[in-house]
Amino acid sequence: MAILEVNNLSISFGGLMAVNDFGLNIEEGQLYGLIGPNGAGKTTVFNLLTGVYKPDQGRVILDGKELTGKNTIEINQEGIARTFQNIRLFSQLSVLDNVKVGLHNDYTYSTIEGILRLPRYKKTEKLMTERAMELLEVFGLADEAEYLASNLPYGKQRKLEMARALATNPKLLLLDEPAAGMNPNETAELMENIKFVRDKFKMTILLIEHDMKLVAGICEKLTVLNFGKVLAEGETSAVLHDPKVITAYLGE
Ligand SMILES: Nc1ncnc2c1ncn2[C@@H]1O[C@H](COP(=O)(O)OP(=O)(O)OP(=O)(O)O)[C@@H](O)[C@H]1O
Repeated sequence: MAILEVNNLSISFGGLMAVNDFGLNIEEGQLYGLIGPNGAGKTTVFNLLTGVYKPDQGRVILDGKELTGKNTIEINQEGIARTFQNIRLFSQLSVLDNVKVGLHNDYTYSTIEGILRLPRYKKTEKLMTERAMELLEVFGLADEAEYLASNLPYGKQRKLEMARALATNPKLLLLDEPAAGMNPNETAELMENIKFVRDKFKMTILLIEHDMKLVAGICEKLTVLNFGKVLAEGETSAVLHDPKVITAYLGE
């Protein structure tokens, strides 16, 4: 069964059909790429999947549950987490606290328990710190746990954003251009991290990426968007050799 099922999704801004009759099926545990020329509508698809925009038409179903019309917080609680094209961390919080913020879907205590530092607060905070440190370990960030997020180098900020998204315990992780601004070494390491996350957490991952080496290296299936519409979809190598796709990119 597909963990994510998207049907007939459309939205227009003024006269522009930014996403037009978009469909997508992703199987559990798949590493799936959404690619296409600049302005094709990729980030808009992410904004529709996460409730930033409400679609003019179409449906989004996650793990059999209808998400259409829900807001961003509800959708995160239902199991979709994302990272952004422009990194959005809590820059004045520590690396550790950035991940702990993400853990609040699963770990709770009341305001009173927090203010009075009651036992449940202390126990929950301890569990959250342990869980956050495990996630930081995965991304090689444990030694920088106490740093301010804004003091991390760019490549590590991107990894921290992924760790925070994972902390919300999603069923589906959306990564918007995870390799943007990275050098080839950082990109190679990121590819390993993404594969590791998929394998260790049995995570389903949908990523937008312009770096074709990354796409060809880790994505099992692709959907290509062009002018808001699906131009091609299927196994990665077949899609990348599709003359329609090559033409769309050359025409950029
Ligand atoms: N809020 C908005 N209001 C008006 N137009 C928008 C809005 N959001 C996106 N668009 C337009 O929709 C189209 C698709 O944009 P989108 O950012 O989804 O493309 P993209 O494929 O992610 O591009 P890139 O690869 O350059 O990030 C563009 O023409 C963009 O200008």
